[in-house]
Amino acid sequence: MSAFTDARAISHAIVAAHGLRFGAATAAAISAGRFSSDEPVYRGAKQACTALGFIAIDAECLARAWQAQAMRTGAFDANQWPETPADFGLRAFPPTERGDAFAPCPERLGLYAVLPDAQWVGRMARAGVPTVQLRFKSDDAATIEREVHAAVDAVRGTDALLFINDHWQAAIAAGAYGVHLGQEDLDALAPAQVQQIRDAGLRLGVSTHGYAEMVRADAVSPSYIAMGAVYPTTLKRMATAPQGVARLAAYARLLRGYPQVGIGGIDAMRLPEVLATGVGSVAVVRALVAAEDPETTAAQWMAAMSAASA
Ligand SMILES: Cc1ncc(COP(=O)(O)OP(=O)(O)O)c(N)n1
Ligand SMILES: Cc1ncsc1CCOP(=O)(O)O
Ligand SMILES: [Mg+2]
Repeated sequence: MSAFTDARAISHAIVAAHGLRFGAATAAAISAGRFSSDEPVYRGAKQACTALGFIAIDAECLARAWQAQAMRTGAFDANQWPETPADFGLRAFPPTERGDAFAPCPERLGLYAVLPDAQWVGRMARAGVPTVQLRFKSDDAATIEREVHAAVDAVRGTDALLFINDHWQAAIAAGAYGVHLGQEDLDALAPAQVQQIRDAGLRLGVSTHGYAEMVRADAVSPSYIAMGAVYPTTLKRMATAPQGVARLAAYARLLRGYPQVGIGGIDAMRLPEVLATGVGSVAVVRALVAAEDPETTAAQWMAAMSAASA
């Protein structure tokens, strides 16, 4: 029972149980920052999650989940890393059954090619890639509209599901399959604008980089949740350190019920360990766009993914 009431013992027990896979920081005196409760499980878990390298908002989120888990089960078990949605304050799972759920997409989106223009979108769609994204960066509305329409035209006659990154209004206007938004993109939208995407029947994918962002994403009941960057990537400046596969696996267990996408620095060597986390989709830019033969590479990745899910 002392382990249930002694924050220091709780912290040590969590680090001992999970330090190997998450990589415990060696400095014993890492500050956990502010505590929002005096509960020993919460305090011990916050200290432990900080020592395990989680950023402050995620350590807070996890600490509350550890506390909620202990309350729900009536015991503190250091081996039981929180993975029950209700312990994180998430609403009822599966999210597809909620009144505010976005239109559903396949649970396993498979190989997901994130592409810089409509020409690439057409090329990878014709190569049989099941999920493609137009990630076209421009500030010019007319250029964006033209490219988004071209991407929608480019997947016609293929089975590819086309997500449009960022440009949700153009995506609605062009009749794309879905939209992908990052946390900042989502924060910039008024609830009525999020509802506009929902009402138009487009699927919504949301980027996340840790537990707190998953809670934020879950609040809009998106069609899928992307998690990254799994590994270092040169393609995008990331505000958070690479998550690694141990965290990705923990995220995937929490978010069972959502289609899940891993992204960031994934290459052919790393693909098996990413798939082993249970995510149903792997999103890549350079692995395809910089490949010597993108069509052959796509075919190899799709075969590897089919074999892994068989
Ligand atoms: C599948 C997928 N996951 C993550 C991202 C990144 O989106 P975001 O954080 O909005 O960053 P930008 O791509 O807009 O720079 C993505 N595009 N696709
Ligand atoms: C857009 C984006 N969002 C998170 S990582 C990333 C880039 C992924 O590119 P790559 O697969 O080349 O590392
Ligand atoms: Mg974005």
